[in-house]
Amino acid sequence: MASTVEKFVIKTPCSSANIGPGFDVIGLALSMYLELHVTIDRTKTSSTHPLNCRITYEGEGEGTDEISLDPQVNLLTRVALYVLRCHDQRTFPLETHVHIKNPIPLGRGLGSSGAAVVAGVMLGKEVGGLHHLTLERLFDFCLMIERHPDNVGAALFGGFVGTYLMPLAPEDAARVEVPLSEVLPAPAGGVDTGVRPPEPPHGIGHHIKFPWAPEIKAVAIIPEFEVPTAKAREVLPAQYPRPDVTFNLQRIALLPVALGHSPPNPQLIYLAMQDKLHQPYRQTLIPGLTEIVASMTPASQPGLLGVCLSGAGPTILALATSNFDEIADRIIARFKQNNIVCNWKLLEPAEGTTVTRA
Ligand SMILES: Nc1ncnc2c1ncn2[C@@H]1O[C@H](COP(=O)(O)OP(=O)(O)OP(=O)(O)O)[C@@H](O)[C@H]1O
Ligand SMILES: N[C@@H](CCO)C(=O)O
Repeated sequence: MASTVEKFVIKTPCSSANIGPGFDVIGLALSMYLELHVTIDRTKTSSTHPLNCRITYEGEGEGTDEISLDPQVNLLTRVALYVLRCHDQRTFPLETHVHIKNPIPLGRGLGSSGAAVVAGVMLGKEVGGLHHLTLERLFDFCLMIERHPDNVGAALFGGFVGTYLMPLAPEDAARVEVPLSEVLPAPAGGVDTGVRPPEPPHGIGHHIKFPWAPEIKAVAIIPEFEVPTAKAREVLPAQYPRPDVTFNLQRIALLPVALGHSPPNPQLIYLAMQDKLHQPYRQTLIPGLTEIVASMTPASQPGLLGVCLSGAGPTILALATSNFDEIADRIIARFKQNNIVCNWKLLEPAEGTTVTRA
């Protein structure tokens, strides 16, 4: 007989996008995890909680406006609800408790929103019993919400990935252009119109896994201030000089090969991690960024392979094989010259999202 209380844990890694030249293409899943501890108590016949869902939370942003405990507002549960409503399920099952443990700092360039979107899509699948949804199909749902595929691709599939979007048929293009408020029904204030949200077209995005040399670790230097991704995208130009585009194309062709080769070649990796498409423009939001990237080289720092902005920033990602403390201390000291306080973490490539049943 099926148990009346169902328990499972969804575990999703944080991620670093771009790794220098791979703007909106490359993602790396890293070993810091968002966890959802989910309990569905089917003995309950009614719930006092909106949408039959109670949220509790511990970790980054706890108690702040950034993390709502209302399932109609919280990013994670709204994403799960989007998946459910595309499958004609209007609420969570009676009665769902989602306990969120989140060590991923918010708005720092470590893919907190990507992890929340991926975990939310997986939550929708699991509570809805939607076993036919493959990881590839879940990726489509993620891409309706987070429009660049690099963070969500890494958080869903794990490892070091290249992601790409397919050209869409005109009717599908119209479907992915719908306002996000329609995709993620706004905090209801109650009225459920019963309207199905627009379903994602099939096969919007794809990914390919690249090898990763086992010697390479990631040092994440995390400033204490936030840079919302939307703001960090607003500072980018609409058009680029051709030499800058060529510069990035030359480096992106090297990057996956250089980072997969063992033993790593520091000079090649350092070269392959240079960027002209996003980091120079984001300097205005992240004081000291250009000097840090320019000053930290394998020649001046043993063990270092390369340095880049992590995602939209402000975190700096240093790839290295040794001397992790020394590398972190040097970058923290540079930030300190601009009165910016940081902490740091040593991370490793991680597997993708998992679901474990009790
Ligand atoms: N676990 C979570 N639960 C609910 N909302 C979350 C969670 N994690 C992140 N968010 C939302 O995502 C926002 C941060 O997203 P944003 O895209 O600006 O930064 P990021 O994803 O941390 O960085 P990047 O995209 O550069 O890697 C938070 O302010 C919060 O609203
Ligand atoms: N590729 C995205 C990642 C955001 O995390 C950007 O750099 O804006």
